[in-house]
Amino acid sequence: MIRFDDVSKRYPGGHEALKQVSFEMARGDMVFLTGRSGAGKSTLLKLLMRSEPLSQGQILVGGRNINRLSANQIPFYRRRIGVVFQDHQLLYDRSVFDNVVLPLQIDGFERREAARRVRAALDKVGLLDKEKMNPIALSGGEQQRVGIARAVVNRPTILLADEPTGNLDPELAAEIMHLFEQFNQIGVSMLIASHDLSLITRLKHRILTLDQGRLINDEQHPSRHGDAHG
Ligand SMILES: Nc1ncnc2c1ncn2[C@@H]1O[C@H](COP(=O)(O)OP(=O)(O)OP(=O)(O)O)[C@@H](O)[C@H]1O
Repeated sequence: MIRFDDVSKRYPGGHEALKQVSFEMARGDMVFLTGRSGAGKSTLLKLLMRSEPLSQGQILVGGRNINRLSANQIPFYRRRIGVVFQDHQLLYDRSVFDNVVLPLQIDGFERREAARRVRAALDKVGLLDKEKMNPIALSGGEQQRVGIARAVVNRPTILLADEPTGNLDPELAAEIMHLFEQFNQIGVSMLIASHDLSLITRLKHRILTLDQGRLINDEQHPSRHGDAHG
């Protein structure tokens, strides 16, 4: 489903944020990406979203080399990918419903079908009763769940998350990860960047570890007490 072949990324200015990274994820996999600040986690996700070009190597998604997508194919490609950010990037001048419906409006969905899908997404994240509220009135964990509903509302096959629990206390962080596991169970492929090792090692999914741009460890099923840095 996702394959990185010897992928390197050098930013303008010369910093090499990723160095010859290779790995493969099957459809329906749930994988964590970890490493210290600056290790290259966000860069890897940005390359996968095609919001940054790579410098060397290739990335295949569903068998297609995403660097060969033409400018007008990129929006279609991005529709298959939902993205969750640490700071949720919600709009505070509109309701929860209006935040979540946004991707569907951009896709030109008919209003009734869009509303049906928004409510299904809000139901999955447990916020059906908050659709009329302004997100500013919600707790941090609830705001993050609005961000997740928005990321899944157009039913992506791949969900990427960049430090999705960075601002949350441990209990809320675990709840968000559990929610991701539920999306994974219905077939969504998940790649989640997180530096919260104590949380992700407990969850027993595959863990990729980056260190200064290199993939230094790929652990399939870390043990409960395992050291993901190997
Ligand atoms: N647009 C950019 N231009 C130049 N250098 C960049 C750019 N974006 C990231 N970098 C550099 O690339 C390296 C990897 O950054 P990246 O954001 O991918 O790391 P990260 O593992 O996600 O870190 P964090 O956990 O702090 O978000 C860092 O040294 C960073 O300064």
